[in-house]
Amino acid sequence: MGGVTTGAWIAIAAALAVLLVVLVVGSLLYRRRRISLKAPDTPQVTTAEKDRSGSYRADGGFNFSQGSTATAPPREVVPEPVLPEPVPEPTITPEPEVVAPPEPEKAPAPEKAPEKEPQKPTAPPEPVTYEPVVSPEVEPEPEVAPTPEPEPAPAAPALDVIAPTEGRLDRLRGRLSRSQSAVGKSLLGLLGGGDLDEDSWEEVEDTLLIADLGSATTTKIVTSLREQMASRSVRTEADARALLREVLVSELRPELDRSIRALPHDDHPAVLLVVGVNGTGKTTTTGKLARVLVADGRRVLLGAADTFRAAAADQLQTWAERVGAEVVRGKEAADPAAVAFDAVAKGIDNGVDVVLIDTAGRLHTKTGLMDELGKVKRVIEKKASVDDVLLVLDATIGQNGLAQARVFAEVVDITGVVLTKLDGTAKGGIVFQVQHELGVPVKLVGLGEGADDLAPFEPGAFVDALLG
Ligand SMILES: Nc1nc2c(ncn2[C@@H]2O[C@H](COP(=O)(O)OP(=O)(O)OP(=O)(O)O)[C@@H](O)[C@H]2O)c(=O)[nH]1
Repeated sequence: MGGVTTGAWIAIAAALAVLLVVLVVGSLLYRRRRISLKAPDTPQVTTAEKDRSGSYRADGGFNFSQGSTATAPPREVVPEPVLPEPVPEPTITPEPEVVAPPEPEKAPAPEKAPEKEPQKPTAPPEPVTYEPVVSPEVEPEPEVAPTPEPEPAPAAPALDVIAPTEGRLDRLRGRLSRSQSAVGKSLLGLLGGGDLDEDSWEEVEDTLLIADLGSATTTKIVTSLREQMASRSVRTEADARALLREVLVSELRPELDRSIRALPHDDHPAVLLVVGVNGTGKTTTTGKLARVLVADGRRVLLGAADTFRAAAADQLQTWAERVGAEVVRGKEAADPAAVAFDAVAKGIDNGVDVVLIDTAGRLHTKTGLMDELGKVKRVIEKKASVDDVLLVLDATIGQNGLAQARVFAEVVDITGVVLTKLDGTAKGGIVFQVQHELGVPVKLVGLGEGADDLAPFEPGAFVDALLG
């Protein structure tokens, strides 16, 4: 009996040992699985946070750069008053009102639109901090007491989906079809036949002039084409296309810097002034540009310094609300310089990346314009340097547009041109003339009334669109 009992005990001990081993191994495996499940949750740094310095190129065309630091603003020495509404200059009577954005939780932007600010509390004027806040997707720890309901966000209007910023000029090339028939098809038809007689050369010249290339550019292009045709054999339409492309692209000076100087500086936002005669598409262009910047993860503030027409500020506010940008606007007929000043000040306080100022362009008298624009620029520069001055020109008004451009160029240092309404004209050649006359690159082109019908200007893609 005693022997049997010992055997039984040994068997029981062995069984217990096996059970223990199974429990230990099982527990280890279970813990390993838990750890591996949690692992992917950890990284939480958004690309937007990493993307705050250095120059970058938005995918496929819109090219942004930082304005020269050589013209860095004289930092204001006046201590910041604690008063709610700082008055920039005694002569100015501003009362600008800041319209808070409908909470920029970024549009479900295409591709890489980063969420720069996850959720802002309702208290408005707090500057945004970029601390890696635990996002709502992170698994809550079971032991932690349930946190109070996140306060319901104010009913924000739905934000727009912004069309991809890449390949815009290619996608919108069909909009140049009127110029394509007038310039591209005619020229290819004439040159494709090989040797040209004098009448045909005259026709080439007329085609270029009618398409608004201007006499100086036309003469240069015709001379260059004649030389090239004489020195190399052009027999087919393909040969003619290659030659034309080469000559036209080179005339558009592809080496010019067409980047939009919209990258922020270390301690203040980039500031862009949008100028031009009313009706050319200034406000629309400012709104379209804001969308491009928002799509690329920038925080944008729009300043409605076109206080001449009340509807212009409403229009700009609507553009801003559609993409969650901030707006600073003044009362009707407020001093544009005061509104511009306040917009830049607010942009600095709120830590935005770019401030875009839409100005009024009443071309009543040159002195009036000079006074107004000069003052806007001067007053802004008490706070920050102006990085880019974009002149908006309506491509459909040809020579009149050039006359306007000359006046603006005398009044303010233009650093880039936006040619709007190129979709509505057969005279796409105005691009050549504007650059030639002003010596300033065309940086952007407007190709329709749609919110995303703005494209970066690229000489090669533009000429390809003209030649079809
Ligand atoms: N077809 C076409 N229309 C455009 C383009 N850009 C602007 N527009 C239209 O031009 C008109 C005038 O545009 P606005 O942006 O109001 O012009 P503005 O220069 O700001 O003029 P004010 O608002 O009076 O200061 C609007 O109907 C726009 O939709 C473009 O590239 N193509």
